[in-house]
Amino acid sequence: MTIAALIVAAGRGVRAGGGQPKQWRTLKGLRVADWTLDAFAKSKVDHIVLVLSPEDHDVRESFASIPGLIFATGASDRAGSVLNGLTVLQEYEVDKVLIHDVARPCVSHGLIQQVIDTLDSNPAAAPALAVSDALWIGAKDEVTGTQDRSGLFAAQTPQGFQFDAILAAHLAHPGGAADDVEVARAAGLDVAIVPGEPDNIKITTAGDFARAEKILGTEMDIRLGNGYDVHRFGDGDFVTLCGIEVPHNKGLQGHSDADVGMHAVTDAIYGALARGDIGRHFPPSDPQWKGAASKIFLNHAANLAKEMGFSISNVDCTLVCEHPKIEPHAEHMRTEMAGILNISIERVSIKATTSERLGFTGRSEGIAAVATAALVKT
Ligand SMILES: Nc1ccn([C@@H]2O[C@H](COP(=O)(O)OP(=O)(O)OP(=O)(O)O)[C@@H](O)[C@H]2O)c(=O)n1
Ligand SMILES: C[C@](O)(CO)[C@H](O)COP(=O)(O)O
Repeated sequence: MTIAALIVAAGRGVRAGGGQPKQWRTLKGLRVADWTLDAFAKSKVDHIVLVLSPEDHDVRESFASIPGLIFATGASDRAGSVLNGLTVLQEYEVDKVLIHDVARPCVSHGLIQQVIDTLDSNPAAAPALAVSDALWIGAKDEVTGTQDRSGLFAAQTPQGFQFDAILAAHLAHPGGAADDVEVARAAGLDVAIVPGEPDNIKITTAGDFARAEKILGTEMDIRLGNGYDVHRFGDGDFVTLCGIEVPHNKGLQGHSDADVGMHAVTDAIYGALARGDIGRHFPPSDPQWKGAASKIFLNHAANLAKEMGFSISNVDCTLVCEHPKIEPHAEHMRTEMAGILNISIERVSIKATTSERLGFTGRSEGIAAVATAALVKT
């Protein structure tokens, strides 16, 4: 199943004003077009085609960061721009295509996916909001009539279609359609309505920029991850837990320093980032990590979070053992972990429990640790 997104961006944005087409104006530091493309680049689409006006060809190179982005040349109206994009996509063996206005930068991943999923059992699917306000007919600043709102919907994009069907529909259409649903219906295709989203606004007039900034500004991207680790006891006279050497009548065995708490927190961060686990980044088969200080691993996970644009909001780790007692060392552990993670100690929790003498921890055969990490996109 090959899915493509077709983003029409060849309009001139006359109603929005501002001296340049609205898709090249900035919203919270990024161009409108960048927000829109980013939403699709992070979704499950295989190809993205961006339809540009011949006047805007010089902006192509500013999209170098989106690998494989395909370009098409726009036409004098929206339908013509869509047809040009579909024509370029013909050589990519596309099954489903989502056609979207570049001027809708607040589109959510959830909505994109819902349109894709609805296409599994429908030839066409598009989002819309049922009209909730009363409708009037007016002329010269005066109400001249009223319109029953029942059964009326305000159309949004992305509008999704089986590729061959919408291409044929556009080729057969005489022109002048407001959107691709109109083209599809003219060709006899049934169109399923997907619940639209109030935040999926189209920037049309000058005031819409402030609305879009507000919507994009309130979007929070929070990731949670969990980690779990176990190390068995062996000979020794201390254990390393959350970066602190705690005197004990046994040691912990492991390829590295066997810091079970730090490993669980490290894995929780990798988990929140969906970037595997410690074993993937530091394979136990690699001799260079023999006896390594686990702060190397935690530091790597924290740096990866930063590179991916996340800050660590908090971590919480529970050590499970009968002995040694953790409480007397917990503050020292929190300070050490906070230092490695470069966050405030208030965001680091280290606690402990016994397992009521049950199981391997209860028999003092080893120590287990569980951890949670919360990351926030900055
Ligand atoms: N010849 C055209 C006209 C419109 N569009 C695209 O169709 C979408 C919806 O159109 P609209 O909001 O009307 O954009 P503009 O045509 O740019 O705005 P205006 O009518 O105010 O000039 C926009 O993403 C726009 O870039 C296009 O690709 N080619
Ligand atoms: C396709 C569309 O976004 C559906 O709401 C809309 O019709 C396109 O914009 P326009 O303002 O009608 O040109």
